[in-house]
Amino acid sequence: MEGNGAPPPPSAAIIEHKAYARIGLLGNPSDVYYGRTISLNISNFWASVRLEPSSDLVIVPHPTHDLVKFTSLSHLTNRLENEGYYGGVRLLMATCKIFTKYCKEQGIDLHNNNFSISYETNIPRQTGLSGSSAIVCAAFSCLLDFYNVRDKIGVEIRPQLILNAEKELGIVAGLQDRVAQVYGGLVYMDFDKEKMDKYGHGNYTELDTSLLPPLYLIYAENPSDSGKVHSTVRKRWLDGDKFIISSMEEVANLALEGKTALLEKDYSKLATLMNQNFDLRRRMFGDAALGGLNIEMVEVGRRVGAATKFTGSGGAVVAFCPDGASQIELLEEACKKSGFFIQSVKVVPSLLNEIDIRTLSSKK
Ligand SMILES: Nc1ncnc2c1ncn2[C@@H]1O[C@H](COP(=O)(O)OP(=O)(O)O)[C@@H](O)[C@H]1O
Ligand SMILES: O=C(O)[C@H]1O[C@H](OP(=O)(O)O)[C@H](O)[C@@H](O)[C@@H]1O
Ligand SMILES: [Mg+2]
Repeated sequence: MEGNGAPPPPSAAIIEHKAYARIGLLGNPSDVYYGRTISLNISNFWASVRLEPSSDLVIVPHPTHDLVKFTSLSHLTNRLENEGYYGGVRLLMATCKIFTKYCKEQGIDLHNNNFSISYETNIPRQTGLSGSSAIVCAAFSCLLDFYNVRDKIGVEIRPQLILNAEKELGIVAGLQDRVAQVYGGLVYMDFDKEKMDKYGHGNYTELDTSLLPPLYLIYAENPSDSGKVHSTVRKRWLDGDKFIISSMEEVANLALEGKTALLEKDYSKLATLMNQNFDLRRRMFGDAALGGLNIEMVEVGRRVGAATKFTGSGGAVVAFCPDGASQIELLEEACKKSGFFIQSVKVVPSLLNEIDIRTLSSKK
């Protein structure tokens, strides 16, 4: 096992990986409940992780995201109130632990050299753009290359391991973020329980990104803890709450219908499905859990006729303007007036390299 494992990489070079923000286009949050989603990876924002060989194993705190030095008590208190207690250090630590544990279980040898690992991110913090899993995903990629085991840990299982790192920290989250970030591009995901139990992963189908119409991202600086947002609904689902269970199934079906709509380029159908997706979320979670500002971001778009829904658990909204240029202009103006940021979505192409592709179960 460790100690007499594979040799370190010959160059012992610095390794750097990026993972991009993701948008849940349809079906989220049913990924947390054996449902289905369509998600895309976007290059508007990303996290990057850097791994450097070193004598000790060092998890480097980020100078601003893991702040421990303050100008005053009120600075400290404001910071905690706005951004919570945690930064990325715990994510890096959990990633290392989950990676090591999995390799041990699978009999994958790891060499004994140490490293320093640090991160950077420009993903607006805790805005439902998967900032947390981007850090984990990029760190995981660095570990795959540092230990030279990319060919031994299949692409399909990686999202689950990345999720396990957050589960380890008690963060309630689902697989859609991690699948989008591992695969890149646009992915249709089916988290059918039977398959999940049998194979340890869902069924992931890459879709042509050119099927997407122009999309817009609306967001605000308003961090919310996705784990907290999810916990009540999760508990109700586990307790067998019929309303939550059937609504979640309806949400999952939106992704199934959305796949056909995209393949047929039926964008008015896509708009209807996006709106239904948010309306179902609102009924399940309730306005208090979703937050007034988040709901207003959805409403701003709807007032100009755009289809709108959350990209994740709250903080950012994906918008589609079925009427084109004039409507986009109205949307931009309305966002500006309300103090929301708006950007046009840039889709990341597929991120799988040749080694990754060879690990897919369909290629074996
Ligand atoms: N930008 C960030 N910088 C540092 N740590 C972060 C950042 N975003 C999230 N985290 C860490 O991940 C945890 C979960 O964040 P989460 O609410 O899932 O955010 P997101 O919606 O961006 O994924 C946070 O409590 C924090 O520990
Ligand atoms: O509620 C959602 O749509 C998503 O919430 C989490 O993502 P986040 O970016 O942290 O808001 C969760 O990890 C996803 O699986 C959910 O679909
Ligand atoms: Mg998250």
